[in-house]
Amino acid sequence: MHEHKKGGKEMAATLKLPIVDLSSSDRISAAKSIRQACEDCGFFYLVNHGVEEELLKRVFAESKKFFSLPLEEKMKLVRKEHRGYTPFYAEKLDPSLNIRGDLKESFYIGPIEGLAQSHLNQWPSDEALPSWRPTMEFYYEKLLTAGKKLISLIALALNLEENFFEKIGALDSPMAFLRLLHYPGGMDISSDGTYGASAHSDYGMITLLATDGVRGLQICREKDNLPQVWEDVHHLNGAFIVNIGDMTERWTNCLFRSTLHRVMATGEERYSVLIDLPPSLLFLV
Ligand SMILES: O=C(O)CCC(=O)C(=O)O
Ligand SMILES: [Fe+2]
Repeated sequence: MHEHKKGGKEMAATLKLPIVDLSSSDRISAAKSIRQACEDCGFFYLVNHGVEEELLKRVFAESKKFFSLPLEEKMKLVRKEHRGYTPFYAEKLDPSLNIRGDLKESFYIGPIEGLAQSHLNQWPSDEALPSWRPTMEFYYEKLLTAGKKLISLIALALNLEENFFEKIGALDSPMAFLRLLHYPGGMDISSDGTYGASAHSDYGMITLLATDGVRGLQICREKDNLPQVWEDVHHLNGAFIVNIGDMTERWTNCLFRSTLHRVMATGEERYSVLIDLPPSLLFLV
């Protein structure tokens, strides 16, 4: 670990997260490393997840195309029913902060088929962005498949049968949301305390995150220790960054940790794409 100064005000140490191989034939040892990671800090890297790099590249390219549209075009798809476009500063993940809002703009895509009201999704027009919708739908399905596979390893890590979550119906029509994020660059972020995304934990079972490699993500392992210590989570080529959400923390009585994290506003432009996997709506009601 090493320490360095950021923006003159933030100290961050660099973190080495465990790497979990989703295609490993040794599922027991993969489950063991998940258990260790989830008890320790709730974050790990996932490799051999079955999502080709070429697809990820296309997703980032399409995301960039959308966010480059004029604001009035993007506002035509402004978020309704948790789906669509959210402009810069419209969200504040840490409501205790006395600032205008988080820097990022985002686009949310809800379930694309099944019982979960796929018709509520909003899409850019075919004329403007012809390959946008098929690319995102394909990516959504791929991530869901990887996410479900990972959840079976999480079951093993909890000494449950690997199809435990399937059996109880937690994965039927999951209300998974794909979120495309864009953090603008070139802003003067030195003085006003703005974050790319302010401190929060995720609400679902797990989150799978891909970034374009630009730094910014940090986690705080012990949120109640003051002053809070923030550690940088680095990009690892070809890996997803996975983190445990509040639901899993609750279900495991805090054995697995849903860790506070944030994205710093570094002045560098940054894109990320993530999927939140909560359990099925049917399961929750
Ligand atoms: O963009 C990132 O790296 C993470 C964003 C995040 O944590 C979130 O939106 O929940
Ligand atoms: Fe998050």
